[in-house]
Amino acid sequence: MEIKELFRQNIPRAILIIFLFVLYTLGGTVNEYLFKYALNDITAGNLTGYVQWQAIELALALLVALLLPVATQTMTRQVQNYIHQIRKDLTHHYYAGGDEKVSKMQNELTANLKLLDNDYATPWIDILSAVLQIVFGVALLISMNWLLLLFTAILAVVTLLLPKIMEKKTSAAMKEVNVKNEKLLNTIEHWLGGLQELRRYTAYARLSRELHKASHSYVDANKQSYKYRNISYIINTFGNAIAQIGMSALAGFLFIFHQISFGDWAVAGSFAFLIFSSIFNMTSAITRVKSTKELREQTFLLRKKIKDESENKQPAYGITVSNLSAKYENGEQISYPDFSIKPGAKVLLTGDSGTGKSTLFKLLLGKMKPESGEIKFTDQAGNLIPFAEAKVGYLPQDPIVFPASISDNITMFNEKLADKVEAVVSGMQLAPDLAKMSNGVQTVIDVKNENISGGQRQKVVLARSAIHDQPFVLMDEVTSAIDRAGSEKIIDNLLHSNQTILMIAHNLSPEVKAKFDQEIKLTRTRKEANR
Ligand SMILES: Nc1ncnc2c1ncn2[C@@H]1O[C@H](COP(=O)(O)OP(=O)(O)OP(=O)(O)O)[C@@H](O)[C@H]1O
Repeated sequence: MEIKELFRQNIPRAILIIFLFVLYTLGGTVNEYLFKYALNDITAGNLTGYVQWQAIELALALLVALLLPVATQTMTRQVQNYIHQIRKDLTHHYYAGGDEKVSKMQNELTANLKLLDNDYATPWIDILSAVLQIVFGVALLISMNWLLLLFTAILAVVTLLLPKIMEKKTSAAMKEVNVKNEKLLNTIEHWLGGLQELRRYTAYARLSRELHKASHSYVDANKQSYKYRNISYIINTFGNAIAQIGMSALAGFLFIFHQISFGDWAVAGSFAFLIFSSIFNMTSAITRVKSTKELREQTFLLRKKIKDESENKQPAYGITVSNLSAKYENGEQISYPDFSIKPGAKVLLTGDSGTGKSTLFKLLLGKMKPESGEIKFTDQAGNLIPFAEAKVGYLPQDPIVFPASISDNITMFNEKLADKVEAVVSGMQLAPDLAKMSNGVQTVIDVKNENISGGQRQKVVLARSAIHDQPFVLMDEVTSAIDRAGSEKIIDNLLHSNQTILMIAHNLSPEVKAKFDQEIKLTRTRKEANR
């Protein structure tokens, strides 16, 4: 988030905001100044002049009062547009696979953006108003007496330097709040994700302890941050009060020695108040802006990483795996047999529980780094496809569906694919299920109340994969919740697709197994590739 970008978001509107704030501040300052004439008139016994000045001041005050909400509203629109843009970029970043942690994403899209709004974008308005107020105030002071201005300048330097005392500490404390918030969200994600299971085993005490621990350190970090902010506030207020009193005393001295009029003395005092409270507001706003430096840099980096993941269809890939092994942190090591799969081949991955089938998927998807060996994806002509660029599809045993129509869940909101829905629905044996639903393929999936069965979900996700025709797809027990006859028809259909498929499946009949081009069988002691 940068001020230039905030300005560029909508340039005419940004100019209008500045213009409105200039008018608002100018109106307020002039109003303050005009009071000098009213006072001089009343002390000279000129009642008509006094009333006239007061009427002008009233009109000006009303105008100024109208300007502020309009200016603030316009600024809010500008900031919200900008925040929306950042949110879009960040969502795209996470969507493109920059990071998959839900808690990190939640923190980035909620708490961090709120911080940027409150402590970066909004304080710029305080800075703008304060600068304008100082400029106008100084211009009017100089018209009264140059000593007033000199004194203001000296005190201004002092009050500007005061916030530096606490700057580093406030910034570090703010960063800590952010870290602790992410940890808290992380804990919530890990523990509440398994809420059903915790309920089942009445493990409330443990859940409560973990959440309490995480929220406690978040609260502590917040307390620390507020403590530094408050100390900073006290130092600034103290400096500000001394400056205002000093300024009033100087104006009194100049009045006694007939250097300025009574009216000047009275308004000099309120100008002193105006200028120093503006300096105070400006310095606190700058402290807030500066405290977001690291957060802004981090957000900037995330937004920069966005890759353009525009879909361009590719023909099926082949793969060659050699000397591959994986190792988990607990020391568990799995070695794989060397194997190659030709583009378009349909391959069965089998092996007892724990032999490393899911781990192999993690390696192929790039979710886990190999301990040794190579994975090479190749195109139809045998040319290497860089691992990071290979589009590997994955269908987990537990299908992921969205609260949208079955049709949208299949096309994944790509309207261009709508005319192919019928074909994949029939290929994946979903047509009889849809016939029983009153809205058919337009039935909206109720993710929470599960208005479609586990098997129907699997069929939806299979239809989704078929319609998108990915070049290389990993399938993990994708028909486990579908009856045998349905499963066999689906597998038959998959075997006729253009994709390269590597499928984990148990309990297939020898006839179905024989239809696959190849079988890779993993064993606990010796892992060998067949055919
Ligand atoms: N996150 C992990 N940390 C440590 N060890 C793991 C982890 N995940 C899997 N393992 C171990 O790696 C080995 C292979 O596990 P993997 O899940 O890949 O097997 P699998 O063949 O897919 O089993 P299943 O058919 O039961 O799903 C197992 O011994 C397992 O205990």
